[in-house]
Amino acid sequence: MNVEVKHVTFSIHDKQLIDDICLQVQKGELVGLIGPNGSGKSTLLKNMYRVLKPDNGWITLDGRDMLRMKYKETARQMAVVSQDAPQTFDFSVRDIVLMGRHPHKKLLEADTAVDYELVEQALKRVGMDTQAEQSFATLSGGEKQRVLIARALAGQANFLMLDEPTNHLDIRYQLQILDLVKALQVTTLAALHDLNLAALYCDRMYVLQEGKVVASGITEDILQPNLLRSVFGVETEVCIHPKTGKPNITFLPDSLRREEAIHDAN
Ligand SMILES: Nc1ncnc2c1ncn2[C@@H]1O[C@H](COP(=O)(O)OP(=O)(O)OP(=O)(O)O)[C@@H](O)[C@H]1O
Repeated sequence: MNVEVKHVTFSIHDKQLIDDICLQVQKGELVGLIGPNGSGKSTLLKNMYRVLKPDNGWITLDGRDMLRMKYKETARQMAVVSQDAPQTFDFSVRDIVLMGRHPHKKLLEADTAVDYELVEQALKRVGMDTQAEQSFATLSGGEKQRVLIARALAGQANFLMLDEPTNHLDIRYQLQILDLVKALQVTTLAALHDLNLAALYCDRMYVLQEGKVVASGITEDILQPNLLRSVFGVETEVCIHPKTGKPNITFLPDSLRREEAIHDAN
């Protein structure tokens, strides 16, 4: 699925949170959305998954105006994994993943063997099949995140939106989930804070600052010390890692730079 955001703006109480944003995610791409806290990443994604409604602009899915589509149709086309796990009553892990099948069903239509098979496959892929009967509410933050990814997989969406999908995950699952998403080759837009992880997995990136896109391009061009200094206010050294072939960022703390300055002065 090709996804396009054209000149989207959004404000709350006269505060412009999203300002004339244009972006594209081509079929099969994994595109990163990076930017400091409060730069508008979640707000943009919420406009895209229809929790918020843009003041202006268009969002198209394969050229069709998403805002004119029925909610159920957009729910079939796209899945969202957001940073906040939903508050649920006492649903099992399997029930939560089965909910990913709901947009494909008519009112009161029973779940089928195909639905259950897709759910089992999705649970296996995120390593949660052995906890399928456990209450979702009792899971750890990382386990909840993996179940929500499984729900998105079971829904067979053509477009995935991930808002900090690896929040709460230990490093093994951070890598595993992004490996999994990458292997799916589903069109994906992911807000990511960990720039080294983003570097490993994203084909392209958009950089947000104060609600605007301030840079976009392939990962190697974006993750440069000058841009990281101006957007995040940090000093870095960036090299291309010999094994991954991707940018690898070393962050240089202020204390180190002060020590270096003292050393140079002496
Ligand atoms: N309902 C709201 N009312 C007022 N301001 C809001 C509201 N929702 C978000 N904001 C503000 O909009 C700005 C963008 O927030 P948003 O959550 O989109 O940023 P973000 O880039 O996702 O940040 P983070 O990296 O911290 O998750 C922030 O300054 C936030 O305080």
